[in-house]
Amino acid sequence: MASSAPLVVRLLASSVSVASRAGKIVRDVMSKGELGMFQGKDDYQTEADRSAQRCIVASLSAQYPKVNIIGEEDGPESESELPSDWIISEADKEVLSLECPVNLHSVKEEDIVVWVDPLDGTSEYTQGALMLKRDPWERWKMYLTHPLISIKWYLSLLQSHYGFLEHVTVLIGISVNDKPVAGVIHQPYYKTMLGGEKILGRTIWGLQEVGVGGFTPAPPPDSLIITTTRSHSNPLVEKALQVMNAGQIVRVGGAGYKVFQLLEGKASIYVFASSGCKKWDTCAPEAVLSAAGGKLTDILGNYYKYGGSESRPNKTGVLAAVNDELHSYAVKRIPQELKDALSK
Ligand SMILES: Nc1ncnc2c1ncn2[C@@H]1O[C@H](COP(=O)(O)O)[C@@H](O)[C@H]1OP(=O)(O)O
Ligand SMILES: [Mg+2]
Repeated sequence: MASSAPLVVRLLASSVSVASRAGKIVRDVMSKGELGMFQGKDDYQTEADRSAQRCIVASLSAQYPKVNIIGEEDGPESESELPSDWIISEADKEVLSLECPVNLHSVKEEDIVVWVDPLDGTSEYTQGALMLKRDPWERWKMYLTHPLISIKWYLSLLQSHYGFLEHVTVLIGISVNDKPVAGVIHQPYYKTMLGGEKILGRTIWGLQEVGVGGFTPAPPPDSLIITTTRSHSNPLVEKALQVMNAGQIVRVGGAGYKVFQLLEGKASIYVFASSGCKKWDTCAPEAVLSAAGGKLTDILGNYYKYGGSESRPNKTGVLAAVNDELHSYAVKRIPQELKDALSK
């Protein structure tokens, strides 16, 4: 890729292109019908997680060999050769033409850590798959053999399972000197119509001091709406939600998708008072959200550090908001005993 753009801008442009290819891999694995699930160190992983990560890591390290790339997947190294169309050397033209912030002009590859979550929202991906796997006759048989289930209820169940796939994202976060400065969130199952044709997938990027692209953020909702986990709740998570005094709580999967909720005006605060998220879950979301004027920290209001030697778990939870004012509102509402319980 011949471009004279500064390194961070080139790396962001490459990440936009590779995230979209990884998203296609995620969809292709689902269409084949065999997810190849196995238990990883912390959670379930699938063939889609592994393949998408191989595509991202191989593509970026071929072009930026000294950048430290840390991915979520910890499965056995695959012996099989990478398909040649998984190695992406293209770079997004719009991003390449961005003005690089002055403080990032002289960043070198050695200063950068890239955090990759090839498939954020694994629970939602596997639950979405469960429904898609049934052939239409199987689905109707399920309805017919359950006469107590109304058609309306069954259709809404079907809809909600399909809907889970929208929660899945591919995350590539770029950090410099511990701080997320740029990031990409790709949503493989987002649907748009273009000239009567269905287009799958959208990609949003953020760059410090420049802003976000690939999408136009919407203003926050008038009332206080909180977004939180739908698959990893516990009493501490629920306690933190209670104290927010919100008009509505929206439970969705994935850290990337929750940041979409914030940027689309569907929620204004993201609260997760638990330790399950890792650096690869929050690096890209933090970069994109802060480029849009928001803020992502732990539950105590402290920023996480994203250096290569930092521990992977975000032990003290996640608290994010569309602006500083709502962020400090949320930090103030978290009771000290909850902060203490998470800091232990
Ligand atoms: N207890 C947990 N165990 C494993 N992963 C978790 C846990 N809690 C959160 N995560 C990761 O953080 C993301 C956001 O959390 P949630 O969806 O619960 O809000 C999840 O999609 C999951 O990432 P992943 O799906 O990539 O494994
Ligand atoms: Mg994740």
